[in-house]
Amino acid sequence: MESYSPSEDPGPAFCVGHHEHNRLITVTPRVIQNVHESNYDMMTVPITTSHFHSRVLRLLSSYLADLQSPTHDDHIGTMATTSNTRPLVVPSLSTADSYLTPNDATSQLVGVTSTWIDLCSPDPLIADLSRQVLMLEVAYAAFCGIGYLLIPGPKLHHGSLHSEGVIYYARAVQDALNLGPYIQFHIWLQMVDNPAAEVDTIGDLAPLARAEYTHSNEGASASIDPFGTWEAWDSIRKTCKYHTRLFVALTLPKQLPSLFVQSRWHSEPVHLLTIEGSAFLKNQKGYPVLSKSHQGFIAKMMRLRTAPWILLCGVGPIPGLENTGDPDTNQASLSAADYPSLSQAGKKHHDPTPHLSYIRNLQQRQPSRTAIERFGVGYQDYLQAPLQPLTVNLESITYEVFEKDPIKYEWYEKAIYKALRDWADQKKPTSHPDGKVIVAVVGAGRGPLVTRALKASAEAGVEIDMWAVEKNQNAFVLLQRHNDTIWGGKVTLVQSDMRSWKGPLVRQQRAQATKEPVGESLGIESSLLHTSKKSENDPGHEPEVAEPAVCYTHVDILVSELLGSFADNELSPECLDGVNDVIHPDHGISIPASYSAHFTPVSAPKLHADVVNQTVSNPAAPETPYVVMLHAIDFLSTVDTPASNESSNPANRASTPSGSFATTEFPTPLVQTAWSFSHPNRHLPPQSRMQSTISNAHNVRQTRLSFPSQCRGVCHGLAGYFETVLYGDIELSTNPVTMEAKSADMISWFPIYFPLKTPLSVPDNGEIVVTMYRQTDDRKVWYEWMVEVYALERPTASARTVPVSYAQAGLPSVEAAARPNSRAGCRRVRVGMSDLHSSIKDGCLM
Ligand SMILES: C[S@@+](CC[C@H](N)C(=O)[O-])C[C@H]1O[C@@H](n2cnc3c(N)ncnc32)[C@H](O)[C@@H]1O
Repeated sequence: MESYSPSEDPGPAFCVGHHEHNRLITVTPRVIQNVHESNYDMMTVPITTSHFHSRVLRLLSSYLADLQSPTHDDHIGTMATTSNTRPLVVPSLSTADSYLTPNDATSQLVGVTSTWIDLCSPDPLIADLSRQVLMLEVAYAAFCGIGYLLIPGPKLHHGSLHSEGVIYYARAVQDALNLGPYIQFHIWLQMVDNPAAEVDTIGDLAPLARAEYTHSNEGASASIDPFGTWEAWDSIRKTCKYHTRLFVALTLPKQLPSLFVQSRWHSEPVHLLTIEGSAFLKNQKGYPVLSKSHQGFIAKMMRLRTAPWILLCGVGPIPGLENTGDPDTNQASLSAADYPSLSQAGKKHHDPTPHLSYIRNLQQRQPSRTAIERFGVGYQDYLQAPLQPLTVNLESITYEVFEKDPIKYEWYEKAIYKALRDWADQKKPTSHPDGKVIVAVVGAGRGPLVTRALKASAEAGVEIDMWAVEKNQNAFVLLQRHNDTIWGGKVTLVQSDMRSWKGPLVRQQRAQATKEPVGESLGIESSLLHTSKKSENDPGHEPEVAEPAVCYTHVDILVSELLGSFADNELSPECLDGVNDVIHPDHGISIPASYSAHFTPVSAPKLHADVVNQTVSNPAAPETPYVVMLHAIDFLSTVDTPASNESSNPANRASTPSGSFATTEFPTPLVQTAWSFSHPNRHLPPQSRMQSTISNAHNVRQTRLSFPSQCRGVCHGLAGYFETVLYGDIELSTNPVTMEAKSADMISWFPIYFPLKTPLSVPDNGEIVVTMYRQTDDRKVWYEWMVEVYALERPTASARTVPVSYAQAGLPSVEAAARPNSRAGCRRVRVGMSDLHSSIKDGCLM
């Protein structure tokens, strides 16, 4: 791997913008120049002015004055919202309604739609008026060439009504997406739903909803809901079918919520992080700084494939662009603490933009990227079809990429070294008449493992007879070249599919040709040297050749690397079955000795959107496992549990400033083992003489695993990993739980992703049950997977007697869950079930 110095890593570039609630200027190229001179990258502009706001309020007021109050329709049991009332129509914009005008600066702006509307209002009049305002603004922004729009998020609380209007909001956003076909829309959301923070200000339409439609607050005591705003976002993007131009703008509060909430937002398409001046702390010198947990979260977000922009809000004006002379400016939103103190003002080098300076400084201090991050640049959350190295010959460049791994080859060398040392120390017999240990690399590629085996032999001081088998005729040319130039002709090369390789051919010693048991003196079993099997394929077969005779013998150490992202998905089991008989039946070993497949359910909205897009041209797309460098995902089942109350728990890890960026780790996933394979297989069933094809039934696997899920979310699919024991305690792992300890910094494999055609909603304190198969028809291998979601219900006194048959009652199936954990006593109610997905069409050919 090429040498790398962290100081050369420029780290992620921060794009920082400035937001002012009421910017009262027309943005021209000159203004943009001013913005850049102040070290900002962009700025926001409101689409409409306070003049427009007043006009709409006047319109509403006169309309309401003429309107008869709505009547209750007893027949349909709802308010008469469909009667022939005269509609209220907002007239189109006039010059005084917007400062925005199309010019060269427009593309550098983020437009902001009005905050005073209420698309979720329970009063249809207010909701419709709000929708009209939004549509006028979006249409004008699109006309002016605005590329990015910020839309204030849905109002979630109306008296005792909660989140009732989110669907209306979502429907309006869907219309907006069609109206502005070149605009990227950002729904501006808080990280958690805090009803107390959702306050109406003067001029807002929300409080103008008519009493007939609103419910009083009596009896309702809404509390903070950590996933409330995320749930609203989920409804919006679902309604908009995971639209590729729909993103989140997330406001970072002064105190961050738990890591569970942070990790959820990390998996969503957050393209803007907005930070209010009031979210900053003050350091000892009085300068604004962010808490360690904010720094950690920002660092994580900045490592995403599309790093979010940062928008500073309420941090004072851009120097030179003060909204002077207008009583309506946002200066009122600044607290006294935001102004320089007298002593600061007296200093010559007073910083007019200390918040921006801090963010720029934070950018400089971003931790350097890890080996895998550098390696995977551009591949984060990018779906790739798994390799099929058995049926497709790999290109040299693909091998070159493998060979950059700083860990894999090192670990293989250690494993071979240890195996050879043990061989010598335990005085194990060898399969070579000369007493050398016979080592074969099967699937040698361009030969890196051969080089490592030779090195391990030299280091261990144990002589080996080295063989390399490769079926890729192109890679074989390179193996021959390496043998001439690097290995000094010490390696016997075999160009063959390993499944038809009969084993190493060795020259017997003269004495052996007379069938004397010399093996004994060499520590080699005589049976090995003198078996006279009939089949040519059988190791131990002794061809009738003139002396000194050559005969097939066994391999002592068979080295292979045929693993895929899900361990067995590149058909390592099937290939190694084909060389099983080549390995010495008593003392022969395989490196790897075993490998296992692991998985866990995940929320992966970006991957889901990509799979949906691919389905247009490829109907099999949602039934294909993909290799992906997973980043923007959230683990739905974790070994940690969230604090019960997000705001009042002082021990909440995320809100506790930690010592470094790296300590802000997201919760640890529960990754479970699906199945495993070990080699050599001492129980390989004999092949039936009745069948022309070889039965592969022994490589079928199936599993059904249950994953408790603590927080509600959406399951888009499964993240798959592998672990392998090379030899003894030398292991490789891509499992996020064990990788650090077993093979940190290994880059050869990205995880695998098994998508779900239709995402499944998961309730709080739910359970996700996955059934998975590894299937074969003796010609190919494929996977099948299905996900069920259960809600766990504590039985109420009246519900303790479960109906005789829920199926008869037409209700979801119910299973009594007698589980040995805190969930014991709950009944499992199935609330969702996926199709049985199958990758049979894209199965791996044997
Ligand atoms: C993942 S690559 C590993 C290459 C090399 N050992 C390394 O670690 O860099 C797997 C190699 O096995 C070869 N291979 C796969 N199946 C094979 C088979 N049945 N017989 C021989 N070679 C095989 C492929 O052509 C490929 O070169």
